[in-house]
Amino acid sequence: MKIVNIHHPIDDDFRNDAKVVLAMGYFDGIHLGHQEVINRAKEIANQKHLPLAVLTYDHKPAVVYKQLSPHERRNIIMNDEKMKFMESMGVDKVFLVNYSFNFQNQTPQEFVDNYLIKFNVDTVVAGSDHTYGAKDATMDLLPKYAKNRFDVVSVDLKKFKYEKVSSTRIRRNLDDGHIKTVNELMGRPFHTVGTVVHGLARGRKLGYPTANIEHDELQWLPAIGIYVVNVHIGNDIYHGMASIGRNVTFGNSNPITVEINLLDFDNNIYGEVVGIDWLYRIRGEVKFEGVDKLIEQLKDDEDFTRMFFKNN
Ligand SMILES: Cc1cc2nc3c(=O)[nH]c(=O)nc-3n(C[C@H](O)[C@H](O)[C@H](O)COP(=O)(O)O)c2cc1C
Ligand SMILES: Nc1ncnc2c1ncn2[C@@H]1O[C@H](COP(=O)(O)OP(=O)(O)O)[C@@H](O)[C@H]1O
Repeated sequence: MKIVNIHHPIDDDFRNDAKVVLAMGYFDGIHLGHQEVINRAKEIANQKHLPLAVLTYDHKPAVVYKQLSPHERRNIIMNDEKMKFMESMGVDKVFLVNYSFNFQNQTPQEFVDNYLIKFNVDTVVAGSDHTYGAKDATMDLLPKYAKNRFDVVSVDLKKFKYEKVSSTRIRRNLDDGHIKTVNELMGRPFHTVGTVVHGLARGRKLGYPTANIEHDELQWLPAIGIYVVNVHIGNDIYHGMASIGRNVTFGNSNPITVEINLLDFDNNIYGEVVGIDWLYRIRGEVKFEGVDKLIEQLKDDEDFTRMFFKNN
């Protein structure tokens, strides 16, 4: 899969050689709704024997039109993972546009003429609520700007349990700790990537060493609590139990950390970049009266985690 980075204004002589079927969207999460759009584009590309391309953006469009809090700026999926997933879906080329004020400020006709035409689109596919630049630039109006130069396919919004599948709904469920619903909306386990760093070396003494995972500050994480996880290290997958929390048993003002005890594992993994599949939320974080009570609870969490993997 080829990634073409584009900064507005796009070069006058930019021209994609081959005709393409193009799916467009920011696709935060590549959830079931996004997958439907990309898969529809893939089907059309296969029928027409054309490559599949995606137009997406380097950050949230909202960055341009309002001040976002650090919390709001975070993503369900980071760009590297988004690219990997798109490649696995059969995308041949990604046009990755820097979403800036001047890009957004184009008229819809300018967007079509400057971008879609230069991408050499045969067909453009997007969700029916997609807008390109201006808010009133809706999919209904795209054929008008296309002027018969390409086909437009608007994909109906995917629903799950009577409500639209959306990135907003996934963020809300992450914040509420409803990881099962998140995973249903994603069509796969919620996944994050981070580096194993040093903690306070307390885990070992508890009998439960924990790999402390440092995440990109722009990665949206599940709510504080204790989770069953799979951890990808290189090509191997390990079962584990994770804590997202402030280690409240050891003080009230600790920063939020992500710590994972891997079952049946004994190796030094500092510096490894690991992938985490968040599978199930066991409970919230508890402030215990003493270390012994915490250790008892960790034993229960371990039993639960082993049972989970036995049954799933
Ligand atoms: C499965 C699991 C559950 C945990 N539950 C709690 C908890 O309920 N309350 C708490 O204060 N700390 C909890 N912890 C965090 C431990 O306090 C933490 O792992 C320990 O302090 C080690 O910290 P360190 O990695 O900085 O050495 C949990 C950790 C794990 C792995
Ligand atoms: N079963 C295990 N689960 C997680 N980490 C383990 C395990 N066995 C060994 N380790 C290693 O021990 C480290 C965690 O030990 P810990 O005492 O919690 O120290 P710290 O909190 O300072 O990282 C991990 O980063 C990893 O390198």
